Amino acid sequence: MESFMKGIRGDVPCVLDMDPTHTVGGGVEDFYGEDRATEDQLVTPWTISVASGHTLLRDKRHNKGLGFTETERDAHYLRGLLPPAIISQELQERKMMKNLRSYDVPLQRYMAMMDLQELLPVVYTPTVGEACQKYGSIFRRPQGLYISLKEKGKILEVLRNWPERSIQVIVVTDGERILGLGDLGCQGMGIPVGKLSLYTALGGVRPSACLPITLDVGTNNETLLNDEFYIGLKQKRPRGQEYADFLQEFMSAVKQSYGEKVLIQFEDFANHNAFDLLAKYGTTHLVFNDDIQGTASVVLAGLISALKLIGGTLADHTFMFLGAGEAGTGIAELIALEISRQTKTPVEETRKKLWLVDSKGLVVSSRVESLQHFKKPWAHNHEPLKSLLEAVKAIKPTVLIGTSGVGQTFTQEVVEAMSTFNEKPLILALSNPTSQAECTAEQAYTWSKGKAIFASGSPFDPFEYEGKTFMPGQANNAYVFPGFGLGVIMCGAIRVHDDMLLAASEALAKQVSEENYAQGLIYPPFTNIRKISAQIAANVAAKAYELGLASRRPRPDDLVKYAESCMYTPVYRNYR
Ligand SMILES: O=C([O-])CC(=O)C(=O)O
Ligand SMILES: [Mg+2]
Repeated sequence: MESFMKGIRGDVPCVLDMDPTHTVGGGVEDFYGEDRATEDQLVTPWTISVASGHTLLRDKRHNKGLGFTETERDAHYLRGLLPPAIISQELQERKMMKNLRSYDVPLQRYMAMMDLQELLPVVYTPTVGEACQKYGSIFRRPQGLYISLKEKGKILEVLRNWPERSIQVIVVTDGERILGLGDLGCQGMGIPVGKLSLYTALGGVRPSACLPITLDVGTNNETLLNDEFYIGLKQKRPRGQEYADFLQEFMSAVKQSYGEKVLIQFEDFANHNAFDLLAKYGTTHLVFNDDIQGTASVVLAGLISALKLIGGTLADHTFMFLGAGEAGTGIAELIALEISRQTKTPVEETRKKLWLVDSKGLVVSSRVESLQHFKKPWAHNHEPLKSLLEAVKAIKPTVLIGTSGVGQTFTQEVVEAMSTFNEKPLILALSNPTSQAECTAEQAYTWSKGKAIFASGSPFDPFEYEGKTFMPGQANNAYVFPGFGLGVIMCGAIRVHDDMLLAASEALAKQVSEENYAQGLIYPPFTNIRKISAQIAANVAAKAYELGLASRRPRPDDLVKYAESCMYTPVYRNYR
C-alpha cells in the first residue's frame, strides 16, 4: 500500500508527500488501528483499491472528466463511459469560469463551486458568510468532518471515518462566532472548508492533507434552534467543564491520529473560549488561532508597509481599536511586541501607544476589575469615555482599526475627526463579511475627502473620488495563514512562536512594490499570492529553525526554493 501511495503521489517533488512513517508520537503508521485490535476492541477492515472505470469517474481526487487521454481511457476501462471528445484541463477551466460568471448571484456561484473546491480559487468572504447563514437549505453533500457532542467518548473513531490518513492541517471551528455574523452553530462548516481551500489554492498545501472540522456543541442561536432545516444539534451550548472535556478529548484524539506535527488552526471560536484554548494547547500542540494571530500578522504587515506612505516608525504612531476581542487584542499585542523589539523597550511600556474601545467605551484603568482577562493589559490611565468619537477626539490616534464585528460603526464624524488631525489617516475596517465592515471604502474616501489610506477585511471595489481612483486594500488573514501554515509544516515545526508571526509580517510587508505604494496600496495584489506564500513560508521556517522549533533536518539552504518545491498544484497527473 505504501508504494501505491507513493506511486500516485510521487510525481510532484515534495517533502509534503505522504511518507506514512514521517510522524512521531501518533498513530499515523498504524493507519487503521490494526495493531491495537484485541478480542474486545474491534477494527474496521479498511481496504485501498485502484480505482478504474465508473468508480474512477466518481473519485473527485482522480477524476479528470473529459481530460482523460485515449490511452488512459483504454487502460482504465473508461471506453463508453465518456463522450469521445478530449478536453484539456485548461479548456475545462475556461468552461468552468464561463459557467460561473454566468451566475449573477454570488451564492449561486458558491453552490456551483462547492463541487469543485479543490481545483479552483475559492469562495471566501463575503459569500462564505451568506453560505454559512443558509447552509441548512443549500446543503447538498457533506464537506468536512462533523464531530458533535453525540460522539463524546468516540472522537478517535470518528476521525478514523475520514478517508485520508495523512493529515497536515486541520481547521476547526465550533461555529460560535462565524466572521462578524455570530453563532451559526454547525453551519459554520463553510469556514473551515473555505479556509482549507485557501490553504491549497494560496499556500499549496495538498488538498488530501487538509481536514476541515466542525465541533457541534449546539448553538444558542434561537432562529437556528427553531429552523426545521437546521443541520446541527438542537441544544444550547454547554460551558465550563463539559466543553473543556470535549475539547480535551478532541485535541488528544487529533494528536493520536495524526501525530505531533499536524497544524491545528482554531477559527471563529467565541472570545471566551478562543484565548483560553490557545493558551492551554499552545504548549502541548501545534496550534494557531487565525483570528488572533493570523489577523495580527497581516495587519502588522500592512502597518509596516503603510509607514512608507504615512511616515515615521511604528513607535511614532498612536493606534486605536474599536473592538477588544480576538482580532483587536491580538493585533495590539503583536504591534506592541514589534515596537518593543525595535526600540528595546519593555512591552508593558509599548502597549501604552495602543488604545482599545469596546461596547462600554474606552478601556481604562478604572474599569479593570470588570474587564475580561484579555482586555486588562490595555486598561491605561485615562478618564472614562463612553463613545468611539469621544475617544478619537481625546487620544487623536493616527491609525484607526475596526475589529468590532459590527457594521457601520466608523461614522462620518469619526472619519472626519481622524482627518482633522492626520494628513493621511490610516483606517482599517476589518470586520467581515462586507455587511459588518465598520465603514465602506466609499465612505472612508468621501468622508476623509480622499485623505484616508483604507483597507478592509472583505473586498471593496476601487472607488473614484474627485477624478482620482482609490484602490482599497484587503487586510485579511488570508494573506498570511496559507503561507504561515506551509512554513510550519514544511520544516516540521512542533510549536508556533510569536516571533514566527513577526517573521510572516515582515515577509509580507516586503512584497509591497513601489508601484503598489504609488497606488496607495499597503498590501501586494492577491494575484501574486503563491509567490508571496512561498516567501512567508520561508521566513517562518527560517525563524522556526533559529528558535530550535523545527524538526526537519538538515535545514534546506534555500528555504524559498524549498517552499516552492513543496507547493501542490492542481494539474492532472498521467496515469499508467
Ligand atoms: O474569514 C475571514 O475573512 C477573516 C476572518 O478570519 C474572520 O473574519 O473571522
Ligand atoms: Mg476567522
